[in-house]
Amino acid sequence: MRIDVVTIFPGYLAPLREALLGRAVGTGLLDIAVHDLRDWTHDVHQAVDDAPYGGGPGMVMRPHVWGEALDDVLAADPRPARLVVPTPAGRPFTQAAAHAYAAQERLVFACGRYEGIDQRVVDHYAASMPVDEISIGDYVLVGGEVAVLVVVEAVARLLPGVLGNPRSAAEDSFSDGLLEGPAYTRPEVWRGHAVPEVLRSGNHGAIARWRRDRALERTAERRPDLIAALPPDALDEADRAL
Ligand SMILES: COC(=O)COc1cccc(COC(=O)c2cn[nH]c2)c1
Repeated sequence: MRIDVVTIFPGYLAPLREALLGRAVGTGLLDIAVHDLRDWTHDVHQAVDDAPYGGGPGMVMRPHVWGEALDDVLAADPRPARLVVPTPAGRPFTQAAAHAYAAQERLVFACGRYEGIDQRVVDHYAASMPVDEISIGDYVLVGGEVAVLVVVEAVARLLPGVLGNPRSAAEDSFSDGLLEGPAYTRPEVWRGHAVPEVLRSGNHGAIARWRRDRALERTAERRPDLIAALPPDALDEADRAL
């Protein structure tokens, strides 16, 4: 998979070169190219923003700089791409979306700043390619860069060969629609807190049941919306008895 990121703060994307993702890049599983939007400005001030039509606070990112940048970035590789624009006004980014993105050949991320990118940029490219305005949560960041780090990590860990143990991606939270329950490791007792007995019983049926019960309890407590969203056949008799 190839990932391109266009930003006025390329340094913000340095973490993509670290650890797990750094290895994925090194082993060729992932190509990541970060581009400085200001490279496509022509004025001495390298201006990328201007005052909003209609007035109001803040500045809006100018369409012509983005257009020149995205034209060049898209032309640099023939693979079909999705344009992804993190924004507080976007559709929620979910684990399902992460799986969908992991199947893509190429993702191009546009990092907005200020009050955002002139809407005509999104409208222009949406006429010729898939464009997703996505939100990573109901809060406002200063720019899209941190959201790109979140999305790229969520996607890259799903790519075959990126994670040491492929089972963990298959069994992580949301894979069965529920939150993951509690996890424990040695020692058996830590500061007077003992590991639940069943986990040391060796009874794999009882352990699976216990883990499912904890996941259901936690999901019902913290995310009743996920319980409501479960398909009707998702809960078996034992689940309902909980
Ligand atoms: C068309 O899209 C745009 O113009 C995007 O512009 C902006 C402006 C300010 C901040 C951001 C970054 O995204 C978030 O804050 C965000 C994403 N998820 N939750 C919060 C993006």
